[in-house]
Amino acid sequence: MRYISTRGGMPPASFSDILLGGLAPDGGLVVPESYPQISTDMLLAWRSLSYPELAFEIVRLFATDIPEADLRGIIQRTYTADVFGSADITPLRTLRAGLHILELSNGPTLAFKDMAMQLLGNLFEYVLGKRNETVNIVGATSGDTGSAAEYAMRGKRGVNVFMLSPHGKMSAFQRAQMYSLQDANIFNIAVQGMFDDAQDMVKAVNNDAAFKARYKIGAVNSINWGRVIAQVVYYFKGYFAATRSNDEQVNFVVPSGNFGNVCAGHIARQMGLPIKRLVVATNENDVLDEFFRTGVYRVRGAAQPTSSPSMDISKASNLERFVFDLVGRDSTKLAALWQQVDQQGGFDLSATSCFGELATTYGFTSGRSTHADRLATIQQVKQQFGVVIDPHTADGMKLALAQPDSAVQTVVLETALPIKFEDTILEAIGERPARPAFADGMEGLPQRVDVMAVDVEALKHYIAERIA
Ligand SMILES: Cc1ncc(COP(=O)(O)O)c(C=O)c1O
Ligand SMILES: N[C@@H](CCOP(=O)(O)O)C(=O)O
Repeated sequence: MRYISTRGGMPPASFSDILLGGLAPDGGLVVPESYPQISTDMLLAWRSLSYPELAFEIVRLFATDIPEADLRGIIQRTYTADVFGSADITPLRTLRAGLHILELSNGPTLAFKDMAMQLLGNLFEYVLGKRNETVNIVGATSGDTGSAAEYAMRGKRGVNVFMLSPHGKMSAFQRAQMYSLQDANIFNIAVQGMFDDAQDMVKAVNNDAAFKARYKIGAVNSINWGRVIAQVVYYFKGYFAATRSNDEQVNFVVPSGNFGNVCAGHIARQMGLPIKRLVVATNENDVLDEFFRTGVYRVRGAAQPTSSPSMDISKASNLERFVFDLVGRDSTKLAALWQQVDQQGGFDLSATSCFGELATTYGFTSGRSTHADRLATIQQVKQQFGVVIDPHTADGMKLALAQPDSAVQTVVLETALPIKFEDTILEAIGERPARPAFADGMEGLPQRVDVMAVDVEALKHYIAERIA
């Protein structure tokens, strides 16, 4: 399997070559030349596999230059009951007939990001070791990617992590998870802006080819293709858990911000997984909902702070990967659209055939939630099913509860545990969510973080100084 850029300006490269990097050299995102196709026989055989076995079968289709025995070992080491709390790794919780939650947040940092980041940490270590190289990861987080990356990379030889987060916008738990880490290879930078500003700074560093090469800059955001394929796996696992036969279809409802999670669902569907609908759930920052309803992609000036803060994103990075497929994998068309994003703040596909294909060919629908919806959904799910869900999962659940199609199993992806957003849970149901023992007193620990303006040169200077 070889990899190209959505914008057409990268010679085909191997998986190991693109694994450590972020953006393609032309500013596009890395995608495979084609998606592997899963036959009915393969789907049948995969139904009974354990999570690590299934992950191996899927990842090996993409990581074709890693010897299979090595890849199997890496994956077996990654997806263990010790790290993810049960041998199931992603248990399916049934709320009522036809409605389920896929638990993705039982890893070390209590959010779905661990599902991919734990694998990425082990893959990085393997590839760096083979090549005798080092990497300096520069990432942006709205709250969960950062801690998942730092927990996956802390103490790893040859890896430094520079993680940008929006100053004062994350929950107290999220801040404590990241900023209380004292490892010498972890650098937390609180940017005086929103997540989009931080992501733009990361992309600007990636677009400076000389700086990137000199300081061996790598990525862990979902601009990194390795992140996305690791997320494809749980769509297959969730499908098998929610159905009895491969003749059935499933709807996945996915709380969305940067479009990484649901992009993995799109890829699973393109590979042949029988997904009927992919439901994109946003909060008040509803750029993606607007796109799927109207065909207009309109980046807002600044994302609005909400009570599902990890989805406070106005420029959905991975949408570029999906739109590449939508325009027939035509990199000239794609590059022109993203030039419009840069120059005019968006594009309009409403009058093109692509608009109809969003729902028909690609199965997408969407919806949005407000703070009041979020509180009401958390209350309703607690009252009806005795389950406390986090505010992001609630944004998805609101749409799932309104789904008319009861013949098709609906699976809501749980993206974080409620303890990460204690204040909102308290506001919704008047009680504090369960807190794991390891997190007792975490918010009181000393924190290590540097505050920075939205200034790319200051970031480059900061990185260069720390590496030297
Ligand atoms: C808890 C939580 N829910 C949902 C999302 C949105 O996922 P994505 O950015 O992959 O669309 C994120 C961040 O990415 C998150 O941290
Ligand atoms: N919600 C994310 C934002 C970054 O998304 P990513 O999937 O591109 O890493 C976060 O919690 O940081």
